[in-house]
Amino acid sequence: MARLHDGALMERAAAGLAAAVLDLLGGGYGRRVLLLVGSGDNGGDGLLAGSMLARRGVRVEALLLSDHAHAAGLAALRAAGGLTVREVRDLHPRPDVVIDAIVGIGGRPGLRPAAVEALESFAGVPVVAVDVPSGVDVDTGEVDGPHVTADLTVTFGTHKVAHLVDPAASACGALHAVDIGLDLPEPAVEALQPADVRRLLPQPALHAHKYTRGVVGVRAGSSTYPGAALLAVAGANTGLAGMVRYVGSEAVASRVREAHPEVVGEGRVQAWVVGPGGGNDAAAMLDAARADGVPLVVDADALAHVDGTLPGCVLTPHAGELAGILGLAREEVEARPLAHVRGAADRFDCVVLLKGHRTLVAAPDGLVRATSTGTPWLATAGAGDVLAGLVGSLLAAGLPAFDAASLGAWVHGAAGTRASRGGPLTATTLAGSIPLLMRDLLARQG
Ligand SMILES: NC(=O)C1=CN([C@@H]2O[C@H](COP(=O)(O)OP(=O)(O)OC[C@H]3O[C@@H](n4cnc5c(N)ncnc54)[C@H](OP(=O)(O)O)[C@@H]3O)[C@@H](O)[C@H]2O)[C@@H](O)CC1
Ligand SMILES: Nc1ncnc2c1ncn2[C@@H]1O[C@H](COP(=O)(O)OP(=O)(O)O)[C@@H](O)[C@H]1O
Ligand SMILES: [K+]
Repeated sequence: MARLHDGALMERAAAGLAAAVLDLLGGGYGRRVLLLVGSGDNGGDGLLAGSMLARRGVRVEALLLSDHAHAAGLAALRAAGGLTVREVRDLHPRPDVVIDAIVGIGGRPGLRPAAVEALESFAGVPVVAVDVPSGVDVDTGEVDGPHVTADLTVTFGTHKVAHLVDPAASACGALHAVDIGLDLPEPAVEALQPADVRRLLPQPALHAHKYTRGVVGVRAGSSTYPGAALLAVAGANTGLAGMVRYVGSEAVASRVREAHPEVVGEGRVQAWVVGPGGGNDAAAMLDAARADGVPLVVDADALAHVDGTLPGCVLTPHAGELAGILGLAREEVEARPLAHVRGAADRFDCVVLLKGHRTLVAAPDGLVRATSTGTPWLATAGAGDVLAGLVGSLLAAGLPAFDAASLGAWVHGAAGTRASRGGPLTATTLAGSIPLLMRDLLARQG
């Protein structure tokens, strides 16, 4: 920010915000916009955008929630014909859009009573949040007390942690980022984009053979849960590694071979997937896989048997499983997923992939990737088994654990969205759509 005059940045931010609001309204003239304005620069963005909207024929009213408001923004709005009031009762009752310019990155979590009252008065009106939904904790994605739930969040310069990490991310609605020309430092949390995925995706070299592409082994399933073996193998057997081995009871192994004739038995592997549907055998599966000294994906029933550290490996718990490992309640993990996934990566000295609506992948050094793909239709039995197999195949193909886990989560989510097309999904169709998704992605390579 030091390189550019403050006013220039705010001008760009406000112009981007005003354009997004005009888009949402489908025009300017005759529309009504209500600004909820706090005391800082976030309020300034709102006021300045309000002045731009007013000049396009929008009727703009600003509710000033603090004794002091951004002076230049206030002057601009008034000069453009916008109205300012201090009480909800003085406002027009039916705006087309509410703009939340209460607080941005400088705010403390929670909302003051006047803001809560104003938001309640206009419940049901679409809300556009300026930079972040006010009230969430911007740097952790945590929520403590009342906060805005937006339909659209227009953010400036870069995404913030609260845009990527739940529970705050779920309060953002659709996200629109406006480039205001900031020179940015390395991020603490990143989200892979399609170009990153294309770059990371392992592709066969010209003279590849199956062993140079990597062999992934799966130790999963039991007489109680044979299906988990089939689904973990389906996730591993999408063509990303050169070969898949399955090791388990003959009863399960014969069903795996029937469903996946390419799959072979015991032998050397470059990575193991351990645990899905393992039941009482999970501890022995984990011991056997560990003895090989190759990277592991530790999932489901095997997670309860993890002790010590597992450098180079990936743990794939959902919130309940992570809570179990850390001795917490599931709600505690769900309220602070970023803190807990980082804590677990540090404690086990390995990559931890915390599954959920916004899957998070943490490395022991604290770097985190948040997954922006996926659909709630993925909340279906066996989807996690497919993910474990997929991440295992990426490990076997030679990717470092952090890349394998975050790439796997991205591809898994995108394949889920592709296969779902807005409707229900089973884990079997999900696995089948993974190669198709990758083909689409590589075809766009240009
Ligand atoms: N950085 C950039 O590159 C750019 C930043 N820009 C914009 O600036 C924004 C940051 O502005 P900022 O720093 O002035 O802080 P901001 O979020 O407006 O709030 C701080 C004030 O709010 C108050 N307050 C605190 N907690 C509260 C609560 N819970 N509920 C109610 N009030 C609360 C507290 O004052 P108090 O009322 O306590 O006196 C405090 O001083 C940023 O998000 C973006 O929109 C763009 O214009 C251009 C480029
Ligand atoms: N609401 C949701 N939105 C997006 N993805 C979800 C949601 N719920 C679950 N998922 C994804 O679906 C998968 C479910 O895995 P898991 O909980 O292990 O189920 P299972 O053990 O039945 O396979 C995970 O990859 C998770 O990220
Ligand atoms: K805001």
